[in-house]
Amino acid sequence: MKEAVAFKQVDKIFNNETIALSDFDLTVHEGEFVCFLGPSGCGKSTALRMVAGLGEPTNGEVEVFGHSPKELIQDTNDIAFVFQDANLLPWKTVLDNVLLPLRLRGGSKREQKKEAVRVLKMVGLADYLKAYPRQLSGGMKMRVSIARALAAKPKLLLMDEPFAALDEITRQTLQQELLDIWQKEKMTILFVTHNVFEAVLLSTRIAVMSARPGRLSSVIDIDIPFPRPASIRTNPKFNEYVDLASEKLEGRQEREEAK
Ligand SMILES: Nc1ncnc2c1ncn2[C@@H]1O[C@H](COP(=O)(O)OP(=O)(O)OP(=O)(O)O)[C@@H](O)[C@H]1O
Repeated sequence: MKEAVAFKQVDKIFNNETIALSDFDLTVHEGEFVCFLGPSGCGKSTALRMVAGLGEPTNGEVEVFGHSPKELIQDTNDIAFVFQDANLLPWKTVLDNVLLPLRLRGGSKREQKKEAVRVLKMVGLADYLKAYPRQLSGGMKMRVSIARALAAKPKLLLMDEPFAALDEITRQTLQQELLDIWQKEKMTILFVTHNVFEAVLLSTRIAVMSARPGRLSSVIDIDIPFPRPASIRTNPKFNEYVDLASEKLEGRQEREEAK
């Protein structure tokens, strides 16, 4: 399998001397769905942002498809980012919000519209093309944000706690939709969460991170076949992985506190 993302002994120390990442080493392969799981402040967002070219490592290197992230962001549409806040332009319709990155890229307007409608259908918003963000629920806004990211046909989708602000039912629906999309579009996904259940449900591998300074405490392969319906939460194997991931999270924290 080809490498999609490589963190090579990355340290990230901010100007105020906060160590956000320390000796962070991880390779993600094409087609994987990897969750960064860890307590608040452990450096998950910092790691993800560097993959998007938002911030450079202090030491070490981050490579995406063998290139520097900044290069890829400038020259290609290979990387797309979805944040916790949907970040939609309130004065533009759903369709125009999704069209925005396509317009910036140029090409035929007809093709752009076709693509925007395709991804909006994929996230279940075919009937809301002309709606404005204020007319949408939180879950629908997040769907628009995901559609906007997908419209550029990225090879790598970066998601920073995209479902954290949603209610449990909406979160579960969007988790299933995301898994469907990932299987259809066959891209690589890096997903930040501090929710153990979410990480086990979505991941092919979980990168468990420890409290500051952000280190990779363990990597867990989730050997549960796809599709993984919501009902999988009652499966004993699913719960074994939840226990294992929780143990890795807590074990590390306890050792850290004992120091
Ligand atoms: N621009 C910055 N300048 C200084 N310190 C920063 C900056 N960005 C993040 N930090 C610090 O780096 C550490 C890691 O932050 P980061 O946002 O990556 O954590 P996180 O694991 O994503 O947290 P959360 O789950 O709460 O979002 C934190 O201590 C944070 O305060």
